[in-house]
Amino acid sequence: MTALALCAGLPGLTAHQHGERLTLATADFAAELSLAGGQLLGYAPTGQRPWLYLSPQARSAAGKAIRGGVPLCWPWFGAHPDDPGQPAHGVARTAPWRLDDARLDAGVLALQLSGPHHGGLAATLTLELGPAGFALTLATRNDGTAPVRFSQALHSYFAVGDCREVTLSGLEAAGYDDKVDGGRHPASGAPLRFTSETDRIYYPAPDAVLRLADPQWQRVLTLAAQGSGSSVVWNPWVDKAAALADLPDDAWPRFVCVETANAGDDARVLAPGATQRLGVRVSAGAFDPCSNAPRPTDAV
Ligand SMILES: O=P(O)(O)OC[C@H]1O[C@H](O)[C@H](O)[C@@H](O)[C@@H]1O
Repeated sequence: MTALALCAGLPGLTAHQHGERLTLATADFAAELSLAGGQLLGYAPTGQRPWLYLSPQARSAAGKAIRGGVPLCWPWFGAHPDDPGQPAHGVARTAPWRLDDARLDAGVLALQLSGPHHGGLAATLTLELGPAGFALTLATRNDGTAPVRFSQALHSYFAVGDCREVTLSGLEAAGYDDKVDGGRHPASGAPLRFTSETDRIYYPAPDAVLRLADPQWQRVLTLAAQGSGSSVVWNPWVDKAAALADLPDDAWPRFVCVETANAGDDARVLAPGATQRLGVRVSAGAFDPCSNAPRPTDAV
């Protein structure tokens, strides 16, 4: 059955397909998904600002990564560990994915997708989209006979009012590798603010809960990780943004990437027959103007 046919039959769901892109909406939320890359491109509860940033200059051509939403970096994050001829961030974000199943239960749309096989590893993705947020789980199964080392990231572009005003908390106690200065840094003890080009792999305690507080849009996004011991935080700032052909020069303040990952020292070795699940669950709460941080009671 085609992706559209799987979705179109669900009562309460409106589904449209344009090429590789599926738009999906209920009375409670709207989302967009690209089968090229298995990539969630957009999500917002009805009446809310977008939760994910999608570049208006994103390329949708075959073999090109789409800048925005949640590209899947798999089965390596960043440069290939041994072969500089391989594409950055792996093969999943430019591979065709297939929608295998779609269900709408109690207002939550659950989608199952299968993706590429590479080097003995197979990728599947579970997406849950509901009125109060979304969750992604990327599962990697080792179908081969030898252990395989791999790394990965859910490269989430979160839409914000202005990245210079947001605060990311939950990484205060985590040391990090900084790709901008090339150094390894101890924990700062403070929430993260964006004041210049930022490209870091943080190593928080497993399954960290991060909070992205946005005073301009009066909202806090809560990102709860699963199967992760690293978080990549990226914003290209002025010069790098100008060098990216698929991003408007002035778009860098409108997003921050906070990527639930197994990256850097948190790369994993998967035994034959074993499965690793990397997930993030994203929900929203109201902004607290007094503390520039979420109130505990704001959890959805
Ligand atoms: O331009 P891309 O290949 O999509 O990569 C975008 C960014 O992804 C990650 O966040 C990396 O840490 C950055 O070093 C990289 O610049």
